[in-house]
Amino acid sequence: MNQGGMDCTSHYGGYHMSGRGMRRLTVFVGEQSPREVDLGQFHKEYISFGRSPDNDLVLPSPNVSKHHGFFRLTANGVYVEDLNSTNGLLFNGTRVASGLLREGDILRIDDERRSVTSGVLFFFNTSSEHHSWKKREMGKAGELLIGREQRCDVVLNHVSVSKRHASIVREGDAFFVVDHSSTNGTFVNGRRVQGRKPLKEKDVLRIVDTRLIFANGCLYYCSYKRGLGIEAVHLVRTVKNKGETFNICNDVSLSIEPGELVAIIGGSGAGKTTLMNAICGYNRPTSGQVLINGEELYDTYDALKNIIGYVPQQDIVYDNLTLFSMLDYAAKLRLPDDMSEQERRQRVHQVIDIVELKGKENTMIRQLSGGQKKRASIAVELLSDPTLFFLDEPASGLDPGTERNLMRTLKNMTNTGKTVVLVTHSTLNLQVCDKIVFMGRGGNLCFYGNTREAEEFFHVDNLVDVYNMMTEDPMRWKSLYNQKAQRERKGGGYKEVHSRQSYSKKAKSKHSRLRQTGILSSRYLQLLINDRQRLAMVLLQAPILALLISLVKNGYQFERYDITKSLLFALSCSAFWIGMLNAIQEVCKERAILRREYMTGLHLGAYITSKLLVLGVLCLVQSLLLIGVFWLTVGIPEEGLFLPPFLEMFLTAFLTAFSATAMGLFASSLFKNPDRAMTAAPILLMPQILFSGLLFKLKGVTTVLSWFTICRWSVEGFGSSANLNGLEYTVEVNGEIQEFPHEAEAFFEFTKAHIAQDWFLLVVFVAVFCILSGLVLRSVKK
Ligand SMILES: Nc1ncnc2c1ncn2[C@@H]1O[C@H](COP(=O)(O)OP(=O)(O)OP(=O)(O)O)[C@@H](O)[C@H]1O
Repeated sequence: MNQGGMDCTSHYGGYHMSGRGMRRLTVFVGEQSPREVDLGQFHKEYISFGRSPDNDLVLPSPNVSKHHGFFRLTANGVYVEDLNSTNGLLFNGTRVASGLLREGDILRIDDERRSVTSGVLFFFNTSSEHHSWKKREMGKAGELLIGREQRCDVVLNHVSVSKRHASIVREGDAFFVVDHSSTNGTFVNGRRVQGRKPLKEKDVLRIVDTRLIFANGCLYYCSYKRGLGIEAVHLVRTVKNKGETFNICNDVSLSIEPGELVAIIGGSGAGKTTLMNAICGYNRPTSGQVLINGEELYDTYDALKNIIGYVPQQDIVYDNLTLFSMLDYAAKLRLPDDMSEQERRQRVHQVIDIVELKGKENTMIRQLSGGQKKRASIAVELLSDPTLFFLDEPASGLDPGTERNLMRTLKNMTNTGKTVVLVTHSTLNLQVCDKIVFMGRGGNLCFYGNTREAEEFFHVDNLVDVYNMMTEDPMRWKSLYNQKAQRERKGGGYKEVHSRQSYSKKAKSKHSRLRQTGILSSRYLQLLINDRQRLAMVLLQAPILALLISLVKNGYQFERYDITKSLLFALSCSAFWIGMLNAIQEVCKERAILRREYMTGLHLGAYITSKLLVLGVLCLVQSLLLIGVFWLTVGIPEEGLFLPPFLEMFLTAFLTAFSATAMGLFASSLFKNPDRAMTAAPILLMPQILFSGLLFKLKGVTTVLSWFTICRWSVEGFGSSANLNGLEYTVEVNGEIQEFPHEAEAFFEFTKAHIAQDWFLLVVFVAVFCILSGLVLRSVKK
């Protein structure tokens, strides 16, 4: 065999290689039914394939050369090499000369431009569990329906699959795949199907956890019931701090087998979370690749997100909901739209059972213990039945008993086919893990293997001792580990030649925005109502402020210019303040939840609209109370411009509070923490006082600044309703009130057009701040 094309220089760093277990190929040749081939059955290192009968794997297809190539079985994995064949080996449409096969890889021997019936397709898997391919023939049927519903032709039993998810449709000799507006999408060769797409021979489809291959008018499909494998290849994450650039994840490569429980441990600040975030799709590394069963995670995220669960360090549950409502809302947001209420409730009860919180369904989350709260966060992520599950410090703050139970629960999950990766500080229960990753300062991988191997490697009886050893000299351990890994590697060293499949990144979950807005609004309303103390305070603010204003009236309000103007300015500032306080902490306090939900398909538009709707209702009630009490204690003008005066004043107050709420939402989306957001409140209030044109005469730049203050337009609105220009201006001279003429100010024109313009500008503020919030929140993932 010609091995001249191999590059024998090491390319893989020191990481545990996959492929020591099963090495299985599903081979689709021409019009034949697919064949399962266990490469181990040949009991040899080189397994040749080609058209000629003297090959180990005979592929009777005109597209295949007589001696096309070979597979090489090594301790590191299975390599494939092309023997200068005519049609070569195609990996995702790119011709490759050789390469290491990874779980889930698909190779073709085909026409380079289009797949043909006589082509060959290899599907590679290393799972010890037999991947049984099921087959469904089109036959004479014009349509094959795929979905969760039992009466579909192809039934996919996963909660994230829609009831009627997609169809394969025949029209004459042509075949099409039609996506029935499924929530989580149908992907063909990595691209999300929008409506309908022609199907070619041996096209590869993905629906949630199932791969489907369309060949010879038949659909072959197989679900990942044994979990997913993860390959981290040369991951580097670089950050800048005080002008200096440094690595917080320093060239980490490792391979996690499907169905393993893996713990990432190491000292504080060693880069555990950074590594976890990189391999779970949360933070794209600066360089390197993350492959999930052979597919590039970041390019495929939209197709994979429903089978990836991630529990971050912060809890992703709301304190003011009961456990059941929290999970029910999360299920509504994450599971397919067509799921019946009964199915959804059943799923919620199932996950409550899994995390052992039965009996706590009606308990408020705030009343759960730390460990129970963590379990509630885990339950949220389990709703969509993820095959790959990541947890960042799930055991922090738990007592040893609870921690052990939690680890046992996680181990049980791997027994049901999930791959679980967790970050932990504790070494108490590491023996239940299949592998441990030791991270050393600077984001260095110092060891990867099982606990026994770790004790041998570090020469310790207790892994706690390793923490100090690694703190002292992480680079030494990194280098020793790399040497060890290099010694263990035999042969191999092929170049990484895979050009990974490029997926459409823009495809979003198809949960309808309207439906999401409804669910989010209902959840937000319930959260507000459940926090009775805060709600009472928020509702009391308005009448209290109106009462305080009434203390400074002098009996000439709505008769004399000066006092009326001051009272209306105080009213405007009160409405602004109430609206601003409604919103300024509302986004940042739930940032962790928002971030997670955004990654699972939440539309930011729906999120912002839900906040506006609920806070809008709150502003309505508050404005009613503010103007109501103001009317009772201070009074209102005798007549309005074109509405009854009360209604006009109420509308101006509402629009002021509402635009301040929108401004508050924007400010809240800028900050990561509610306390910091509060510090911005005075900075937002002061310009309203300074530049509204009421206290100070504006000129030059301050005139321009006043255009951007909500209170300017608000006071103009109130002033127009009160016809300020028509009121007398008085000054007290030697104890006597004297009247002075005053120029009519353009601010307070008593015209319908003027007040309409003020209201319109307040609405513009709402729109602008919503758009700005949306733009800022797009970076919530970072
Ligand atoms: N965006 C960032 N900018 C600058 N430094 C960062 C950034 N993110 C993380 N770091 C730094 O990188 C290092 C690794 O952080 P990481 O959170 O991954 O550590 P960790 O091992 O999970 O720590 P802990 O156990 O304390 O949670 C820390 O020193 C942290 O301060």
